[in-house]
Amino acid sequence: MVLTVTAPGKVILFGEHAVCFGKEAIATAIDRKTTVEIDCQSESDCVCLNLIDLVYHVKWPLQQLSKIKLESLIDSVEGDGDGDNQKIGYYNDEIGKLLHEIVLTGINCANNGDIKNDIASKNDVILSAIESCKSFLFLYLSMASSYLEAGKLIPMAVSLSSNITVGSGLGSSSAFSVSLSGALLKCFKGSQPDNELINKWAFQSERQFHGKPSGIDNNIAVAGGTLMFKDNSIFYANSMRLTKIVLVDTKVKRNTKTLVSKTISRRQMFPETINNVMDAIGDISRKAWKYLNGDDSFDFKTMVEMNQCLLNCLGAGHSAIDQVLAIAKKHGFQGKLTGAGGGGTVIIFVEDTPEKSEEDLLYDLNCGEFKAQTININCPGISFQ
Ligand SMILES: Nc1ncnc2c1ncn2[C@@H]1O[C@H](COP(=O)(O)OP(=O)(O)O)[C@@H](O)[C@H]1O
Ligand SMILES: C[C@@](O)(CCOP(=O)(O)O)CC(=O)O
Repeated sequence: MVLTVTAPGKVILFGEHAVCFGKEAIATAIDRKTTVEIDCQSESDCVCLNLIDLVYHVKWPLQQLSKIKLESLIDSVEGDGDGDNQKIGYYNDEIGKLLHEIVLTGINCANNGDIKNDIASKNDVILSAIESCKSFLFLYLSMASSYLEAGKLIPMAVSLSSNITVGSGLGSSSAFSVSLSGALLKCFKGSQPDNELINKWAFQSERQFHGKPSGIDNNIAVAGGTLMFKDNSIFYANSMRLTKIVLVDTKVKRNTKTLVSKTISRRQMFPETINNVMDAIGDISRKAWKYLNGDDSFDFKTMVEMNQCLLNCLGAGHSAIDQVLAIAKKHGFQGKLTGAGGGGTVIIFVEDTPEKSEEDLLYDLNCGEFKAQTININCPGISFQ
């Protein structure tokens, strides 16, 4: 029997980066998703992971994995929201180093080769796949320790694919972490896990990818819809006045962890200045939240423009983002970067505008090196099939 679980990507409408420092941010789920399929009745003596988008297929013999002292992966014990006390894996740098060693015990299924050689190639896509393998093994091994009898592991074949552009600010890592956490929990527990439990595990996997995630990305991928997030408090929209958005892929690759570290070092250099910028972003998010819920007191386009300027102050801008925004402005539209910035994706707000202007905008953007498309937002969260 194959178990299928999907989780959506997201766009952050307001408040990225500032949300890592306890300010408000607003995120909405998009109609792009990651799909995980697990065959947990697999007869093999391995755990196989097929990362279809990264063309990376790897397997780990259970005999190798069973040598690992699994207790070392579990650092904290928490209630799981189902009432009974279950252990939650807790990611830290030490575990990161151990996971790196465990990944190396795998075999590349394409050439029966050694993972060490793959890492030595320094190919960006392969290095990305290795990070994904680390999150996968973290979830698989710590869940085995938490839910199975001591020393027991189960064979499985896991495949993962997505129509979210990887590494472009659309939350591909959180869709990965949430869909995989949901699917693995169902395999290990034998019943559908609740959203709170999925969220806790997915957040730990996000820590493997990002170091210091705010938690907004995994929350929106689990819950779907549109939400405002601040310091782990979540507010859901009563009504959401936006239904669609234009996504523009600048084709500039960036890495969330690097961009978040850049903001942190700017804050260390200019603490008062950057704290004021963060406060200002939080204030815009609160006002934009009112707008999205039907209050017309504040001009939406001005809030979008101000948020973008403040993100530039944090160092999250890029010349490709500026080019996209200039094209949007020429057509009378306002937009901003979304996610960590530094390239990645730009969002342009096109609600309630004539269809012809939106078509002209898309045409102009798609003529050059960018890729633009209109997508639906406020979409459903994790889904078990
Ligand atoms: N479909 C996928 N298959 C394999 N790994 C993925 C996939 N989607 C995301 N990832 C992992 O997440 C990383 C991207 O995370 P990040 O830099 O935060 O970008 P994003 O803004 O898209 O979340 C990738 O480098 C990869 O390790
Ligand atoms: C910059 C940040 O606010 C959003 C990052 O989003 P993404 O990984 O670029 O999709 C970081 C975070 O919230 O953890």
